[in-house]
Amino acid sequence: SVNDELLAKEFLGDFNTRAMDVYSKSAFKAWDYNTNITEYNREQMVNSNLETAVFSKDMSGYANAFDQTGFTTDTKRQLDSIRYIGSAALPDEELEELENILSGMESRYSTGKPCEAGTCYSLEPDLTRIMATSHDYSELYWAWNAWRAEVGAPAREDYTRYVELKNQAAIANDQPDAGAYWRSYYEVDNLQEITEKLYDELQPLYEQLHAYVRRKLFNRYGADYINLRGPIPAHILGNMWAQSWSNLYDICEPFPGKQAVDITPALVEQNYDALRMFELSDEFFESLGLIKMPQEFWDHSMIEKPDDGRDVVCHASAWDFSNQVDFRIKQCTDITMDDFITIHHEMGHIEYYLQYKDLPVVYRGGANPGFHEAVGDVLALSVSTPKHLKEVGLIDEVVDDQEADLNFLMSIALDKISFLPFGYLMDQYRWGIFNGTTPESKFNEDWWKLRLRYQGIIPPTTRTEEDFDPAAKYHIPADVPYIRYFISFVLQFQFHETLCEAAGQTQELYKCDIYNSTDAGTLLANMLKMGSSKPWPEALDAIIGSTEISAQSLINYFQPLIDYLKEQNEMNGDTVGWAEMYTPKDPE
Ligand SMILES: O=C(CCC(O)(O)[C@H](Cc1ccccc1)NC(=O)c1ccccc1)N[C@@H](Cc1c[nH]c2ccccc12)C(=O)O
Ligand SMILES: [Zn+2]
Repeated sequence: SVNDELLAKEFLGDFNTRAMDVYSKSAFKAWDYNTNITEYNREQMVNSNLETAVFSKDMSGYANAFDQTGFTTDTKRQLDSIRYIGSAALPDEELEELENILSGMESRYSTGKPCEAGTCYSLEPDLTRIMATSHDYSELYWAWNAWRAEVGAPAREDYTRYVELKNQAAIANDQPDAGAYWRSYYEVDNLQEITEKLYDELQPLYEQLHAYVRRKLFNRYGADYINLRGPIPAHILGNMWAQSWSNLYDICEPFPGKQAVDITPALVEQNYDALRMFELSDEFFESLGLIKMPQEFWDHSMIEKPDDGRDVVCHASAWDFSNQVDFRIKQCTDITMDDFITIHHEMGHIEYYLQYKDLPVVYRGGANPGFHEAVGDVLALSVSTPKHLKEVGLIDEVVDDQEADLNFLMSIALDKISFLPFGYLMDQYRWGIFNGTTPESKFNEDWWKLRLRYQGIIPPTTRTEEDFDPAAKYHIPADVPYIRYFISFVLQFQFHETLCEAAGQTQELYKCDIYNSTDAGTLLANMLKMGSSKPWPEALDAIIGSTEISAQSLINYFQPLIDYLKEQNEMNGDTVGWAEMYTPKDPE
């Protein structure tokens, strides 16, 4: 083996040039498929991925040939990132089988359209709107079941083979199973302990919110459907996966009519379209002195669902074409507050791409995947404040008192606190499948065990192993890890706290809006520019001055609401938790 660092650096330079070309070609093929799902585009993408895998295998071989003794940390880090190549480590036949399973599962999910009485319903926007706006128990029941029958159960066979191939690939990358391979992105040997500790700290907040919301749902749906000491039926929480409850704000509002926080009506009234929502988001990024979206972004992004009958992957995503020029968002934008927030989330990914685009390709990633998910959400915390929404004309007046503050905190908690158990359990579930704890015979049973244990929800109707409900959530058939979002929801409040200080904002954290603060923007940008060139505690230290991820900032942010929820739950004599099992009545 070669112990020559000059030769290694020459190899890394050559790799970087060739990798940009190879990754770029396959990114464009994937883009063509995602924005026009046809058999031809699927095959083109699969073949391009197979070619990329040949390149990755070759490069991994070269990188492995170096004896790294005496090499600098940076050279070692770059070589190591080339050595581990994911599914490309599979033999050709298995890799092709896996690529076909992946594109097949993605197609099934993205083209799924359950029909009823001659009308067919897409997930976005049709079923999403029903889940968000309907108060009719049986209509929600239909939508919830129809989606799972259409894209859940049929995915089960593919998923079983997917798990085998993913584990085979992990072993070829010196990892015991695919869950271990996913966790290795975080470069710590105790990720499960870190996330479990964070969850234990945050669980008390969730169970207070759960008890409060259960009471409100009891008032709406009655004792036939809600047990005040039990779990909540999964289909009445305003979201297809019960993962964020912001659409329940109308029944959760602490002081009705005191302070408007839902801007969906204003967006529609003021004739906002997707482009204008994107421009408003970009303007916030620019106000911090961050890099604005390049012209290619505006020329080639897909920000609306096409109306020419094409099938597309509607689930939002942000794309880096590895050529330092092309960066795009693909989103089927609906004119809602939810989608305005998602625009900031996606644009946060693009900002990260822009900040690290001149690093070596191997360093063009988040400090860890949670960092990438947090960027846009941090800015959205400022954008969501009544102060900022008034500044951009989306609400008429700011009411500045304790009651209005609690209304606002409730609206944010219904997104952020409700999400925590879901963000935590999604990969608990898949880690359990990959390491064999959950056998195929219990795929659905173990999913609902976790959904009960962490979210305190139950299916509205009996489920069996004929079903495969996890596949009704994009990230499962799309092979996208999820613990990144749980980590992001913790990190984003630490980032928010620090950026608010940098912006000279001294009042309560939940009132902070960093708009126009280039001091905050510079602090953020300096961390983003690091990409994944250093272990993530160093990037964390660069922005917040500590290497420790901590739930304390999130708890600080929500403290007034936590006190309110405890007081309300006590006043209502509600027990916190969901110990009492029961079966909700079937809808008529
Ligand atoms: O899935 C997303 C947004 C999509 C994404 O931006 O995270 C996207 C997912 C994806 C990954 C890989 C292939 C295809 C889609 N991730 C990216 O575009 C991305 C960009 C850069 C680096 C890594 C991922 N959000 C999650 C988590 C979430 C819950 N509530 C939210 C509110 C705002 C933003 C996100 C969420 C969800 O919808 O369940
Ligand atoms: Zn994301």
